[in-house]
Amino acid sequence: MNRNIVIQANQLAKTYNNESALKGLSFTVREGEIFGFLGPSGSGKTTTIKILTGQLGQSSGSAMVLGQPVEQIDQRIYEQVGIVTDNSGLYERMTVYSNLKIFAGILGIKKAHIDRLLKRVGLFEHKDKLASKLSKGMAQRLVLARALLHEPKVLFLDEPTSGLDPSTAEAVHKLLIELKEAGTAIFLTTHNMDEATKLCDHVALLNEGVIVEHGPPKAVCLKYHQHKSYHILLSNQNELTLPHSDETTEKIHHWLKSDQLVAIHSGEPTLEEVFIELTGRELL
Ligand SMILES: Nc1ncnc2c1ncn2[C@@H]1O[C@H](COP(=O)(O)OP(=O)(O)OP(=O)(O)O)[C@@H](O)[C@H]1O
Repeated sequence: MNRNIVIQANQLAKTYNNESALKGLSFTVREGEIFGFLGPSGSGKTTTIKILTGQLGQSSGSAMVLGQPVEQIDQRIYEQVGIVTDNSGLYERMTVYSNLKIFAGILGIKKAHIDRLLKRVGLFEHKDKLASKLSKGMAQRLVLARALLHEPKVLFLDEPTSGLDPSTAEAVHKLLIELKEAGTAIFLTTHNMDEATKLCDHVALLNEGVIVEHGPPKAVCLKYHQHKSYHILLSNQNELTLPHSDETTEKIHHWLKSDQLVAIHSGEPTLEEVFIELTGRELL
């Protein structure tokens, strides 16, 4: 079944004062998909999100969100889109609950929904805390809850787990997977390749305003798996990396028969390694 396309970019380009920040990006994102937009600092991720959310005009090319050209994004589209960026915009002197209530009022959302959402992001027991007293992870989850109040069809997340401890990041991942399964399309930027490999259905690797590779994370890694090899752990604790060859196949067969093989996995590169191979740069 082909799901509906909710974001489409076609040769999208942006120039700031004669400097080219985006050089003709084309991609599509479908409902129920987590799309990872991966690139180092300055590669153009925020610029792309700003264009797709109608905050910045492109220099050339076109893009549509929920069928509407980005130049014409209006209230009807905003009501179906959630945006989480660094700029949290929480009301520091209000409680967690009031921060959501004020938006629920604006959006015409029932208050019972706030409680449900607070439970979902693990903030219900902190609902009376002032926003200024929240930890970074809690504040991040509150911003996410606010973006989810109106149950958006498309969610833009700029580095949603940067600076979070592993268990909070894990909780955010779980929530994102639930949203995706309910049909939300998630456009996610991250530096974190492990996160992308784990979460994303599709990734686009961005370098200096150009998409240098794209596809499902596993397929991208396998494409660069030129020197096929196997990582092997034997019962005598020996760890080996062997090339794909008839000799290796024979050895594996022997270890299997003599019950010496503890673990074996193929040594395809990680997304991080693919990115370095393509660009000569790390994703920091
Ligand atoms: N308002 C602006 N005026 C001029 N140049 C800009 C402006 N905003 C961004 N740029 C430039 O455009 C390029 C892409 O920036 P952008 O913020 O989109 O990158 P990014 O991938 O989001 O980086 P980061 O991960 O650090 O947020 C950079 O070279 C940046 O200096």
